[in-house]
Amino acid sequence: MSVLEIDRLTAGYHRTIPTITEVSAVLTSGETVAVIGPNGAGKSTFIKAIFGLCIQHSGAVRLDGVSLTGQPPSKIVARGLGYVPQVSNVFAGLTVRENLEMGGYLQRREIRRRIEEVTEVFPDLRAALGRKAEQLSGGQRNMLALARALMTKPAFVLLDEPTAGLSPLYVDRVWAQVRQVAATGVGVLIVEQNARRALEAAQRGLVLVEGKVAMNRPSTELLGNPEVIELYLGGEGSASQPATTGEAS
Ligand SMILES: Nc1ncnc2c1ncn2[C@@H]1O[C@H](COP(=O)(O)OP(=O)(O)OP(=O)(O)O)[C@@H](O)[C@H]1O
Repeated sequence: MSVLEIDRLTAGYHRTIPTITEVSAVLTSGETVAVIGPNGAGKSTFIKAIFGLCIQHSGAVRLDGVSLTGQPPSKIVARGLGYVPQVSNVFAGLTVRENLEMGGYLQRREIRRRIEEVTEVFPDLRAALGRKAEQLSGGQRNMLALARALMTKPAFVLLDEPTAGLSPLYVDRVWAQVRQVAATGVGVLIVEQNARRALEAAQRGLVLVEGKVAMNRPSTELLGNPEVIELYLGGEGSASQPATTGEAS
């Protein structure tokens, strides 16, 4: 079993002004943690900071006790962490197979077998291996981005709004695949606008407000918490509505 530990991480885009402050979280293999909160709370920044894609002011990220802090993304991937950004997450001009090969560059000899394994979870992609990524639908492209991150057999994946901008049908399918990925033992840290949906899929929820952890509790507790319902779940009795609206960053 693997453990990803984010320990009082303070980070942002300026050397002196942090966007997230002392954010901590722990994930274990097969566990899904949802990061929710209002627009601009720092959810995407949190994920980028874990992966070393913005300025880390203080704190640490450890995978099985080994520090990832300050490591380049290639080393972080090699250690077992995958990251799926919200936009520009596939090579549009390359085929599905080529995209997957790019994701698996660490294990050349195993590439063919790994593509077989990964596309078992993504039948759409298996059927489209020879097509260019730009010919895929938005949902299929997000699936490809997730599949590519899985090529290196990561212990954990960080997903930044994988369902943003998708039609309801694809939202359902992407969620089903996130659950399937978690069922294979991968730990998932997921940022989502639709807080109810995210908490329903996760075991824990982290509520970020103004760059700080407002709550870190089991999802079932958050789903029943009147304050969370009021502020982030669209009020009592509502269906799965996004907690917030507006353009995602
Ligand atoms: N590349 C960047 N450079 C400078 N500031 C940024 C950058 N990206 C985001 N920010 C700022 O950091 C703050 C947090 O943004 P972030 O995207 O992490 O929030 P979020 O919770 O993911 O929001 P949303 O739900 O709208 O995606 C915002 O004030 C945003 O304007």
